Amino acid sequence: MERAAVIVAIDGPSGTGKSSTSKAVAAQLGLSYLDTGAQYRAITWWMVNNGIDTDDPTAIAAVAGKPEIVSGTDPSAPGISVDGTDVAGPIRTQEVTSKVSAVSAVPEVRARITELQRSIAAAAENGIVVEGRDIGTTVLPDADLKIFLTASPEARAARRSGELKGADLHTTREALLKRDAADSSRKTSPLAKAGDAVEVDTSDLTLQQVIECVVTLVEEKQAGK
Ligand SMILES: Nc1ncnc2c1ncn2[C@@H]1O[C@H](COP(=O)(O)OP(=O)(O)OP(=O)(O)O)[C@@H](O)[C@H]1O
Ligand SMILES: Nc1ccn([C@H]2C[C@H](O)[C@@H](COP(=O)(O)O)O2)c(=O)n1
Repeated sequence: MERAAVIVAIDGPSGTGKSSTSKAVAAQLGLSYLDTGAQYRAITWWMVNNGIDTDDPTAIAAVAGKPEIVSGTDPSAPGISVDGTDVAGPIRTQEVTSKVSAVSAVPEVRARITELQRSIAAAAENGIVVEGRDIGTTVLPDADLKIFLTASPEARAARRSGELKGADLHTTREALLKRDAADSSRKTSPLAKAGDAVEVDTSDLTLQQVIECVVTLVEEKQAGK
C-alpha cells in the first residue's frame, strides 16, 4: 500500500537524539531526511575558512549569501558540501561547534538557510523528516507532525561524552547548556517548542524506544491523510 507523503519536524536542544532518531525514522519509512544543524555548521565553517570574524554580525551578514551549500537527503548517507567541498567531517570540529550559535543568530544567515530548507522540503516527493531548532515554529509551521525532543542535561552530557570518547562530563554538560542558552535566547527564530508539537522526554528511553515512538506517530498521521 502506498503511504501518504508527510512532512515531519523534529526539534529540541543538543543531544536529545534528534539526528539519530530522524535518520532512523526516515530510513524505516522511506522518507527523505534533512539535518539543518549541519547547514548552520557548514556556513559557520565557510566563515571561519574565509577569515570572517564570527563575533561580528555585520561582517557575517555581508557575506551570508556567498557560500553554496548542498545538503544530501538520503538518511543512510546525508552528506553536505560547501562550494563543492565535502565538509561532513570539518563541520564537527570543536572550533565550528563553539562558533555556530553566534553565526546562526544572524538574521541574514537564517533567512538564507530557511529558504534553502523550505525548497528542499518542497522537493521531497515521498515526504521528509527535518530536524533542527526552529522547524516546527518557523521553517515548516504547516508540517504534518511536529515532535519536540527533550532530555535532562545529565542524560545529554553522558551521551555526548560517550561519543567524545570519555570527555569530562561536567565540561560537556556546561558546553551543552551554554549552546542551548544562546540558541534559545537569540531574537530571530530561537530554539522553541511549537504549540502543536508532541513533546517526548528521552531521558529514560533507549534510542530504539524513541524511534518506535516517533514511527508510530508518523504512521498514525499517514493513516489519517
Ligand atoms: N534515547 C537515547 N538513549 C541513549 N543514547 C542516545 C539516545 N538518543 C540519542 N542517543 C545518543 O546520543 C548522542 C547524541 O544524539 P544525536 O546526535 O542524535 O542528538 P541531537 O539532538 O541530534 O544533537 P545535536 O543537536 O547536538 O546534533 C548520540 O551518540 C546518540 O547515539
Ligand atoms: N534549525 C536549526 C538548526 C541548528 N541551529 C544552530 C544552533 C545549533 O547550536 C547549531 C548546530 O546544530 P546541531 O548540529 O548541534 O544540531 O546550529 C539553528 O539555529 N537552527
